[in-house]
Amino acid sequence: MQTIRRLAELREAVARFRAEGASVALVPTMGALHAGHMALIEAARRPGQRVVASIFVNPRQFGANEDLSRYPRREGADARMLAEAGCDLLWAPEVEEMYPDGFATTVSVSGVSEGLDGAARPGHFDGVATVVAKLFGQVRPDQAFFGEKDFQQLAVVRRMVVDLDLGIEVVGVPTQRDDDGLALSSRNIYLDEGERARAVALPRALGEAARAIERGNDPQVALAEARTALIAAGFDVDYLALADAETLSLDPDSSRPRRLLAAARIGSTRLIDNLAIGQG
Ligand SMILES: Nc1ncnc2c1ncn2[C@@H]1O[C@H](COP(=O)(O)OP(=O)(O)OP(=O)(O)O)[C@@H](O)[C@H]1O
Ligand SMILES: CC(C)(CO)[C@@H](O)C(=O)[O-]
Ligand code: BAL
Repeated sequence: MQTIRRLAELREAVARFRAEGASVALVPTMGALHAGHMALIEAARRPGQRVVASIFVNPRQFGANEDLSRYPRREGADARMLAEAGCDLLWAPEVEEMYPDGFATTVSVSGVSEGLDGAARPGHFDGVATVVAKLFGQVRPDQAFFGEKDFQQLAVVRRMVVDLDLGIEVVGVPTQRDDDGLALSSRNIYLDEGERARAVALPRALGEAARAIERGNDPQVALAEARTALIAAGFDVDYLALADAETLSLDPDSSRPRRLLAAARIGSTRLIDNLAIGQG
């Protein structure tokens, strides 16, 4: 598996894939890879398709007080994992290659970006949409793979692709979890032993609330109980909400697919998770 850092070389490599008659899949990441990312690579591997993974810790999606400087970076181990998983090419540009002097464009998706993580992390989804639009322009994939763990991000990318007529098939991959149910995340390495043990309260609280809502219980009561369980486990809750699974409207129609979403902090670590309600 080749690692490429220059856009001109990326374009040549993708052109070679196309010349072979292959279709191209893109798996965007910020590195510090784990089994969740590998599930994306696995989903992207299809006969006649070449898989490009990107690793880029995108400064534009981090707020001023967020963890950009301490975000884990371990490209050597990542490259080995990608090669073993059958990835064909790693696109790992430096910040200057992605955002050269004079860069002046922001892609902003309204509506679906605005609540939940969009409200908790102002500007975050502008940064995500901008870099994903660039990655799409650089690689020009047929398909792009994103995890459901970042459910709002997936919805934002889907909206952008439709609105800008990008003609890329966006594929959502189910959240991969540890044995106790905690969603795999690069940020889990920030958790100390005690925090890691208490973090399981997040998927448990979501699971209990989801089941209660599916049984027909009042969602507001189910959400309040989940919040109480999270606080008892030592979490500070950023949000805990029931939303429309496509628009992320917080006033969802129960005849449409719905999603339960949460973000909560334990110690200095912010975790997110979400679950489908019924057919959502
Ligand atoms: N547990 C998981 N299951 C499925 N997909 C995942 C999982 N974790 C991350 N992904 C997906 O991998 C892609 C790259 O995510 P990223 O590199 O930010 O990893 P991450 O573990 O989500 O890190 P972070 O701690 O920053 O949230 C995204 O599409 C994300 O949704
Ligand atoms: C999609 C993404 C790679 C854009 O930087 C990032 O938000 C992520 O890793 O989920
Ligand atoms: N996994 C989404 C990237 C971020 O939190 O910035």
